[in-house]
Amino acid sequence: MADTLNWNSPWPAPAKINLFLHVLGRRPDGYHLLQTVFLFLDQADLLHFFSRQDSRIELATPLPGVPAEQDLTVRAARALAAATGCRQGATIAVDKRLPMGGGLGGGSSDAATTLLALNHLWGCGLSRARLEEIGLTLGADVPIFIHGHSAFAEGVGEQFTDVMPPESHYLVLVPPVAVPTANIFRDPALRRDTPAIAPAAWHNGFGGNDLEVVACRLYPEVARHLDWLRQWGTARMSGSGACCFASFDTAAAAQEALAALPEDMKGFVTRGMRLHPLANLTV
Ligand SMILES: C[C@@](CO)(OP(=O)(O)O)[C@H](O)COP(=O)(O)OP(=O)(O)OC[C@H]1O[C@@H](n2ccc(N)nc2=O)[C@H](O)[C@@H]1O
Ligand SMILES: Nc1ncnc2c1ncn2[C@@H]1O[C@H](COP(=O)(O)OP(=O)(O)O)[C@@H](O)[C@H]1O
Repeated sequence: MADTLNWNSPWPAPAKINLFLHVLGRRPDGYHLLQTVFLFLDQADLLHFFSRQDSRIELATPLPGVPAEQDLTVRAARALAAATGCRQGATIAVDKRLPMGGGLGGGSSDAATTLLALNHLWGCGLSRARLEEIGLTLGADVPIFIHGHSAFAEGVGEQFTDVMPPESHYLVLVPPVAVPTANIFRDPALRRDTPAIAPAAWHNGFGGNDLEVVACRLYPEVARHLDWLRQWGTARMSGSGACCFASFDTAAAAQEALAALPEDMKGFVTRGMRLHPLANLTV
């Protein structure tokens, strides 16, 4: 289906979760060296691209608190135009369904889908590898969404070894806080010395999330949501939070847990996906 996408199509930008996330060290530029496994979810923002007669990039759906020029879709479109010299324009509309500052990578995924879509629609012809390089200038989380397959990631999250996690059902809780990623990474109490493992040594259920301790202290709602989830098994925070998840063997079991959610908590049931919905798009 990916190759039938055109100017009239909705372009999906799925969420991700980090099945584990270890912080190994810090680079001189302040970015952290990580090991993590990314799994996509079947929850997604939907992006629309409209062609224009001029070469302007316009955003039809500005997000609360985010100036259009700062929106990751606009930044991605401009970065692609600058890298290719393409003079075509686009109006971008985002049907925002993923929580912002939730650790589900929504903004990064929007940026990746914009790069994939406009590269295709404008006929730029850049390779996925080149799009990943451009994506990395926008955010450490952008390249995985262009890579398109679940992967064990290293470096700052941009060096990939493909892995095959089970496509379990998940209950994802969305605490009522937006966590700025930089707040977690800059905390002096963050442990940055977890030993590396070989990608081949990873197995489902391995490790934990080194960012969780800091996020739980700064945002007690994250701790409260994790505590509630633990009654169903192992509960983890995704990325730098605030969202937390637990896995279930069946959709029915995940729905049963969702039905028991206290009134002051929000969540959704979703399925893990090893393949990004645009993984088969010809670039
Ligand atoms: C933590 C992760 C795990 O997947 O996910 P999220 O919680 O954002 O979804 C990512 O590494 C986040 O990637 P992303 O959200 O693209 O981060 P960026 O915009 O590049 O960086 C935001 C800030 O986080 C810090 N940062 C980010 C990534 C990294 N490997 N080391 C860092 O120290 C830097 O201070 C940077 O200024
Ligand atoms: N298209 C976008 N969608 C979401 N957030 C965006 C977007 N463009 C810019 N941002 C900014 O990026 C921040 C974090 O984005 P997001 O990727 O959703 O975080 P996280 O990966 O932690 O969920 C938001 O709080 C917002 O300020």
